[in-house]
Amino acid sequence: MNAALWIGTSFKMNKTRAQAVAYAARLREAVGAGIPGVQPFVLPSATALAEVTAALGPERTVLTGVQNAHWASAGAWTGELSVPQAADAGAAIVEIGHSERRAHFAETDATVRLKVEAVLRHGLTPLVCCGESAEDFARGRSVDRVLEQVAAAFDGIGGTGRALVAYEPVWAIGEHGRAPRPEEIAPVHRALAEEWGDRTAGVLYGGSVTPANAPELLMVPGVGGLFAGRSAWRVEGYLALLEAGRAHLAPAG
Ligand SMILES: O=C[C@H](O)COP(=O)(O)O
Repeated sequence: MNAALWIGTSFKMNKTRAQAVAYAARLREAVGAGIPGVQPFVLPSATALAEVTAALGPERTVLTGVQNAHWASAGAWTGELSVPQAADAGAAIVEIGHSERRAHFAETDATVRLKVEAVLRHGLTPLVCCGESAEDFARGRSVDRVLEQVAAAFDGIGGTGRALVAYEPVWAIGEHGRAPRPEEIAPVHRALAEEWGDRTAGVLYGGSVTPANAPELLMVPGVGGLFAGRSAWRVEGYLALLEAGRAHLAPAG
């Protein structure tokens, strides 16, 4: 999995199974054999994962995954989902540490680390989310805060080469977030590229990504892909992001 650009979406807590499968079927039809240099991925709700994976086809041109998983392989963890269970339902990617989970579900740097270790141990790809708060951004602490989070996530863990990092400033995410100007995310991406570029499979940007701003965000040095929520929940929006990736790699094509 040495894609030049990873471009994915999380459905968060949206879509019925039928809606998710319809999305996947349309995506498979549109993506066909794939886009050279671009690795698409979709993280549906766990209820739809197996059906979405099947609808995307055995070629696995579009990878699938989950938005969270527990660090234990099995056991008395009511309401949780293990990495082997996610893999059994088709997951190749496990998102870990999204700011919504850190804010609302007591996810910490310590639990993120446990989950990263478990995902790597089971041979899947962790997608480690990091990002500073609006307050840290205003105080000029973005780089320090993000490097702290990522260092904690990978602390003492070897073999991180298959892991992905998604830089998602909290102030840029969701309906109350605002899209960043490229120069606002450039220092963090520069720092992440220096520190983790050679030790991970890529560093993505996420937070108010749209087809309109995708080209300028992809131009930021160190950005190795995009991770989108709202703008990709309609399949045409996601296809537009994939097209932005294709155009970025082959501007004249
Ligand atoms: O998981 C995706 C990110 O939280 C971004 O969400 P958004 O594109 O709706 O701002």
